[in-house]
Amino acid sequence: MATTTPALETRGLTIRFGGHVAVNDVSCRFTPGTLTAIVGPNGAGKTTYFNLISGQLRASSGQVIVEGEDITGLAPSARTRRGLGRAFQLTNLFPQLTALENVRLAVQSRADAGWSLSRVWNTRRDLIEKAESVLERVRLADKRHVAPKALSHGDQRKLEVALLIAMEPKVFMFDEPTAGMSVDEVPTVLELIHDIKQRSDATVLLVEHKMDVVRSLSDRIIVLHNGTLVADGESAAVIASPVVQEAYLGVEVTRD
Ligand SMILES: Nc1ncnc2c1ncn2[C@@H]1O[C@H](COP(=O)(O)OP(=O)(O)OP(=O)(O)O)[C@@H](O)[C@H]1O
Repeated sequence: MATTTPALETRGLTIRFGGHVAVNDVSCRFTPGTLTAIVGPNGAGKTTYFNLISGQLRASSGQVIVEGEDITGLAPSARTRRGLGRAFQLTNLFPQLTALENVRLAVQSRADAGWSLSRVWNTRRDLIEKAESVLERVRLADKRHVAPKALSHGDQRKLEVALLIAMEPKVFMFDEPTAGMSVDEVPTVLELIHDIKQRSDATVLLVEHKMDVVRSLSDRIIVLHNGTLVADGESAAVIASPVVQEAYLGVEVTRD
C-alpha cells in the first residue's frame, strides 16, 4: 500500500545557466506506488530536472531529499547508493561482458559483494539465481550469453531495465525509455515499467513525449514550462485540462 512519506522530494530546485533559469524553483513530492510522468515542450527543463535529481548537475539553489534525507551535496554514485536509480542508455553497460555478466555485476554491487566476477560467482548461488531471475523478468533469459552490442536496440533497453531492477532502487527514473525503438519493441519496455510499479511499490518518474505512453502508464502528471512547474495532478485531469493541452502539450495531445 502506498504511504504518504515521499520517497523523493525536491524543494525549490533551481539551476541557472548564465542568465537562463532552466529549472525554476520546482518543489514536488513523489510517493511510493505512484508513477509520475514529467511532460512539457522541448526545452522545458525536464531532462535538466532529472539531472539535478540524479546529481549529474549541481543545483544553483534548492534541495533534493530522499526518504527525508537531504542528498543535495552528494555525487551521483552516492545518490545511487541512497536509492536513486536512473536508466542510462547503454552507458552503464560493460560492452565486453555478456548480458548475464552485466546483470551479475549489478546484483553483486547491490549485495556489496565486490566486483570480482569469478570469486563471487563460485560462492554465492543466491546472487546467481537473482541475476537469472532478473533476466527472465525482462525476457532476456535466452540472450543471457550475448554481448550488449550484439543485442537489438529494444533488447539493449531491456538490459538497461534489468540493471536497474538488479540495483533495487527506491526511485526509478526513466528519460524517454522508448526513444529510437521500433514500434514492435515499445510494448515490452512499457510493460516492464508498469510491472516495476506494480510489483515493488516503487516510486517511478518518467520523462516522456509520447502522450499515449503517458496516458497508459502514469498515475500523475506534472508539467514543466520554461523550467517552472505549471500543472500537477491526476493524469486524466491534467491531460483534459484545456490550458495544459493548448499551451503546454500542443500538437502531441491534439493529434491523439
Ligand atoms: N549544460 C547546459 N548549459 C546550458 N544550457 C543548458 C544546459 N542543459 C540544458 N540547458 C538549457 O536548459 C533548457 C532546458 O533543457 P532540457 O534539456 O532540460 O529540456 P527538456 O524539457 O528535457 O527538452 P526536450 O524535451 O527537448 O528533451 C534548455 O533551454 C537548454 O538549452
